[in-house]
Amino acid sequence: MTAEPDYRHGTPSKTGVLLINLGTPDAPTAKALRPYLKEFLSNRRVIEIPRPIWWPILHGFILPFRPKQSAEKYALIWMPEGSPLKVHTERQTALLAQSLQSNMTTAPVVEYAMNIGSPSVANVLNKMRNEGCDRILVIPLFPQYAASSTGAAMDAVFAALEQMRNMPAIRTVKQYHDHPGYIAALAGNIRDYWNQHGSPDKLIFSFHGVPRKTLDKGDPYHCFCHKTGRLVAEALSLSSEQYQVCFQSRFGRAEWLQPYTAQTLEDLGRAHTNRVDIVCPGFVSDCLETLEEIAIEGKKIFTEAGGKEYHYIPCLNERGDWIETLTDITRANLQGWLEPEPSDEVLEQSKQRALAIGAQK
Ligand SMILES: C=CC1=C(C)c2cc3[nH]c(cc4nc(cc5[nH]c(cc1n2)c(C)c5CCC(=O)O)C(CCC(=O)O)=C4C)c(C)c3C=C
Ligand SMILES: [Fe+2]
Ligand SMILES: [Fe+2]
Repeated sequence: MTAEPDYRHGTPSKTGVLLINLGTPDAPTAKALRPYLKEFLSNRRVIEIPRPIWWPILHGFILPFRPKQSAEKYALIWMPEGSPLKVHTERQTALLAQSLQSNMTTAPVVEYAMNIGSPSVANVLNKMRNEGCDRILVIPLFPQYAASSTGAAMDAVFAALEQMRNMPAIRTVKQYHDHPGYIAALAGNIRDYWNQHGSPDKLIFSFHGVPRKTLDKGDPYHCFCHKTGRLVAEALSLSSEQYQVCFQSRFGRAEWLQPYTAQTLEDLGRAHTNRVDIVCPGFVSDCLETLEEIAIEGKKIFTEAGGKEYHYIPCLNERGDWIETLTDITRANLQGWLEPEPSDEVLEQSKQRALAIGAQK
C-alpha cells in the first residue's frame, strides 16, 4: 500500500480528469530507449507470447539491438521541448483544463500520465488522490479501443488503485472512434490541408497495427478503425476508390492486421500513382509512429517505388475542434459528479424517508 494522508472529516471532495497516453522515452538515446522498450515489451497486453518463449527473444535479440535503432529514429523527430508525443499531450492537457474552466461552473483538476515511462499512471493517480480528488474520470487518448493500448492503460489504473486504502471513485472512457466531434475534427483537418495544398488521387488512413490473432480472439480494434475511416470518408464525400484503411508499425514476424501501410505505399508507387496523402486518425498526437514511420519512411517507400507526390497530414494535436471534442467527451462523462450538491430540502426529505423505513421494522 502507498502512504496516504489521514482522513479528515468535512474535506471537500474534488473531481479530477486523467488523460493517459502510451508513453515515450526521456531522451532520443539508446540508454533511455532500453528501459522504455523493456517496460513496453514486458507488458502482457502488448506481447501475448508465453513468457518462457518471449523472455529469451526480448533479452537475446531485441534489447541488445533495438534501443540504438529506435534512438536514431527518435533523434530525427525530437523537438526542442522533448518527445513530440509528450509535448502534444502536455499541451492538450493544458488546453482541456482551460476549456473546462470556461465551460463549467466547477472545473475539475486535469492531469496526464503515460502508461510507459513518466509521469507514471500510479504516481499521477496518487498525487491527484493526495490533493483531494475523490472522483477521477480516466480518458485514454486512444480513440479506438485495443487491449494493447486502452486495455493496458486501464490495467495500470486498476493496479494503482490496488495499492490504495482510500480509493477514489473511478469512471473510464472506453473509446470515441465514432464520436461526431472527433470525426468532424479529422475531416476538418484533412479538408483544411487540401484547401491549402490541393487534393490527392488517394487518401490513406493509417492506423497502428496489432497482431491478427488478437482480432480472432475478439479484440474489436480492427472494426473501430474501419468505422472511423468510413465515417471520415463519408464526411469528405469520398468514394470507396478514393481512400483506403491500412495498418502500420508491424512488430515481429507474426501476421498483423492487413493491409500493411508500407506494402500499400509500395504498390501505389509501383502503379505510378500521382499523389497519395496519408493521415493517422488513431494517434491524436504526432509521435514517432507518424513523424518518422509515416512522414519520412513512408515517403521514401512510395517515391522509390515510382510514386510522385506524397503528403503527410499531421495529427489533431492542438486543433481547436479536437480540444472542443475532448471537452464534450469530458463533460458528458462527468454528469452527476459536478452537478450541484443536493439542497438541504432534498437531504431532509431523504432523512425523513430513511426514518420512515426504520420505523417500519
Ligand atoms: C494507437 C495505439 C497503439 C497500439 C494499439 C499499439 C500497439 C502496439 N505497439 C507495439 C510496439 C511498439 N509501439 C511503439 C511505439 C508507439 N506505439 C503507439 C501506439 C500504439 N501501439 C505510439 C503512440 C507509439 C509512439 C511512442 C512515441 O514515443 O512516440 C514502439 C516503440 C518504438 C519502436 O521502437 O518502434 C514499439 C516497440 C506492439 C507490439 C503493439 C501491439 C501488440
Ligand atoms: Fe505501438
Ligand atoms: Fe513504428
